[in-house]
Amino acid sequence: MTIFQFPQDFRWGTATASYQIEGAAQEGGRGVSIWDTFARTPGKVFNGDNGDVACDSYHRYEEDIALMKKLGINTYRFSIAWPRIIPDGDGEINREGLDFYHRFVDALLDAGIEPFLTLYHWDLPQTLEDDGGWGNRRTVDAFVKYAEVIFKEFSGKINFWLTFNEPWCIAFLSNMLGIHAPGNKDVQTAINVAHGLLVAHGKAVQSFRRMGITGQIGIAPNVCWAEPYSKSAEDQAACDRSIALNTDWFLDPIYKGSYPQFLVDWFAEAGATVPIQDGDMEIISEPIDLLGINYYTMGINRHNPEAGVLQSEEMNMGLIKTDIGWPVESRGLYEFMHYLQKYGNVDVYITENGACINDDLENGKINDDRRISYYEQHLAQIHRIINDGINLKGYMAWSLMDNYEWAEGYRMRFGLVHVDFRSLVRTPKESFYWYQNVIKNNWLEIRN
Ligand SMILES: N=NNCCOCCOc1ccc(-c2cn(C[C@@H]3NC[C@@H](O)[C@H]3O)nn2)cc1
Repeated sequence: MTIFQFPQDFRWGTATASYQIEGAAQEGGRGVSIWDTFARTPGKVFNGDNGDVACDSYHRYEEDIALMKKLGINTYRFSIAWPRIIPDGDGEINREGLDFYHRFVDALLDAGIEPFLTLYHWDLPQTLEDDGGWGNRRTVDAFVKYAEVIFKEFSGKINFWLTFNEPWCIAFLSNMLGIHAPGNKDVQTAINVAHGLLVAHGKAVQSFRRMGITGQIGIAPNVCWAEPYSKSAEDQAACDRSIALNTDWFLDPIYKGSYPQFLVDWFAEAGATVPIQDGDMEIISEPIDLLGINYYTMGINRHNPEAGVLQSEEMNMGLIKTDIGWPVESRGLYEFMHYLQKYGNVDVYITENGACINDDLENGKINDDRRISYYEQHLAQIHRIINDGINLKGYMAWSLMDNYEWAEGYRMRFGLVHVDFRSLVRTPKESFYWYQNVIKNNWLEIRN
């Protein structure tokens, strides 16, 4: 048996997002989001699943918080649904929406749980998408208005703020690959979206500073760590492009005030350019306080001219996979965190990490050993990372409970808590009790 002790002030949490858990999609004055639209578009989401009900956390949040208390977490990452706050995107403020989140945040604080807020977790008001989405500066300005409303309302209650969740997914998964909402398949559109959200991020951070809001603010990129299939320079370059599009494309503008030139040149070859306006890069590079990092898996990639605009093909190496098909390889998290040091030893929180394991109830229990094994491997890497002197300050498991996994609908389950989507009954899985023990001890026991 090996024991890994974590720092006394290490934050232990779980993460969710508004569209994935809330339901009540037509209640409380909420407006339509791009995910309401996308989910109703035939062929886009497995089984045509949508977030109309989801986990019904809009009505059941007190039960959810009771589960968080039982789990023993001290931090809970969630997102606010913009369409509940300003239903048409940039018009009237919906007081009912603000009141809901005040009730929720107050209940978290009463439970001794630190709120860790994501302002934008993919549920853009449809009216703004109809007018060009993130590529239109109207949406940028609308986001700043929305952010300033939330800053003003929750300053003093919330001390950890993220502007955007997984900008690569918002821009490229959703507008180049078309796999997520709104489903565009155009490289230039994706680059316009990426730039728009970066300008919106920078303007929101400037507002945060100007308004004197409490706490720390940052952004949460997702990681796509990749290592070369062969020792060829071509395969390494293919990995560099994959890694950089998820990370450097967003963090270079924020930390360096410029895009990674090798990728700008790569896209120029494909006929796509970044629509930079005067002053944009100064806005985007407004200093931030922290980074959220979302890690699930890594790839072994090779150069393949037929493999999309990046010409980077992920190879099937026969590794153990989770039920969503992602290889289980925790080593990539360690390698990535050292790669991230090029931006300095910035404060980092793992804001998402978890496994899709679709085990179901057996005699009233869910024996999700594979999820426990995944968490053991990744928390052991977290311990290595901290021991190397990297400022990794906390860890939020994705997810508290099974929820709407976007284009996969409800068939893919990431939760520590099982949700029966017919009855909405929550049942803690064996991994819930395993994580509860890690948090209680503040150490990890690895079975040798
Ligand atoms: N990266 N390169 N991919 C190359 C092409 O891949 C094709 C498929 O792409 C992807 C990539 C990434 C994801 C994904 C999902 N989650 C889980 C959510 N995270 C935020 C939270 O809401 C969770 O539900 N994180 N990432 C899905 C599909």
